[in-house]
Amino acid sequence: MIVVKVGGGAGIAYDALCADLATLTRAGQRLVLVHGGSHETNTLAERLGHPPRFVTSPSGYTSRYTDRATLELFLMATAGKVNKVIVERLQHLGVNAIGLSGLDGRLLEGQRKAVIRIVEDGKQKVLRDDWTGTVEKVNTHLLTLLLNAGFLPVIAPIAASDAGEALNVDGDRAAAAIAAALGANTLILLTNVPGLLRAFPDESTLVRHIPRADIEEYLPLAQGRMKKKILGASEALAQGVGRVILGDARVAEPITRALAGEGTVIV
Ligand SMILES: Nc1ncnc2c1ncn2[C@@H]1O[C@H](COP(=O)(O)OP(=O)(O)OP(=O)(O)O)[C@@H](O)[C@H]1O
Repeated sequence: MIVVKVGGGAGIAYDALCADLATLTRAGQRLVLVHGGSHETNTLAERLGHPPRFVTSPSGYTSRYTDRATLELFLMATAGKVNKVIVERLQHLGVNAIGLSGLDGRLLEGQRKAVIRIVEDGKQKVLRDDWTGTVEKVNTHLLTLLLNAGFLPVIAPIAASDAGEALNVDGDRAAAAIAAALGANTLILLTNVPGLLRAFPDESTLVRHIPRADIEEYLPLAQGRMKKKILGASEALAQGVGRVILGDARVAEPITRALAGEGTVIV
């Protein structure tokens, strides 16, 4: 079992990704795809006059401040356009993909953080009306049902809270939770960079290999959203996933390349 997460940043080669998924599926590989939608969400939010706001937590993690209007934009862009366009591409290639958000059938369950602490201009602040959360449970029964019936699940990173509310959750950490719950041997996190860069944005400084015991040492290299990927990787490994590969989603055969060791391999 391989769980692939593809980012939703600019420059992702979705056609190449879907072609690779089709080849691997035909070869009998069981796969789950999780995707992001940050670029589409930003574009839609700007167009509809509700520009995105990114906030940094006291521990240095950056995330999208998700008020109710932003949550609805995130649903439209991520569970709507991005999810359905990927499913369309896969269906066009003859793969029976099924697009779901984690809200559907309570596929992903999470805890809402209605109040978040942020650091802005050097000061700690509290923000309310936040619709984000962290995945705490994966409905493996539903996923296994779909996989056994021959579907390729394509999952948007939205979870259901205890109260049945939609929550914006981090796609990398959601993919890590899914990989761990399904007992996947490999988690591949594809994004618009070749992997973890020692000196971002210089792509010649790619870190090729990280032993799991040393992962903490590499965290300071990652800025912004890359930090969440390293966190997701360490969560997946701690819960039994065999290896995590951070790979490039801008190239042909992105999954096959990652499986061949291109990118940052964390074992
Ligand atoms: N040391 C680093 N090495 C590589 N990328 C880095 C590093 N530090 C920061 N980054 C940034 O992290 C980004 C990847 O995270 P980002 O959230 O943008 O993408 P994603 O996860 O693919 O998208 P989404 O949030 O939609 O799922 C890169 O585009 C890069 O700008």
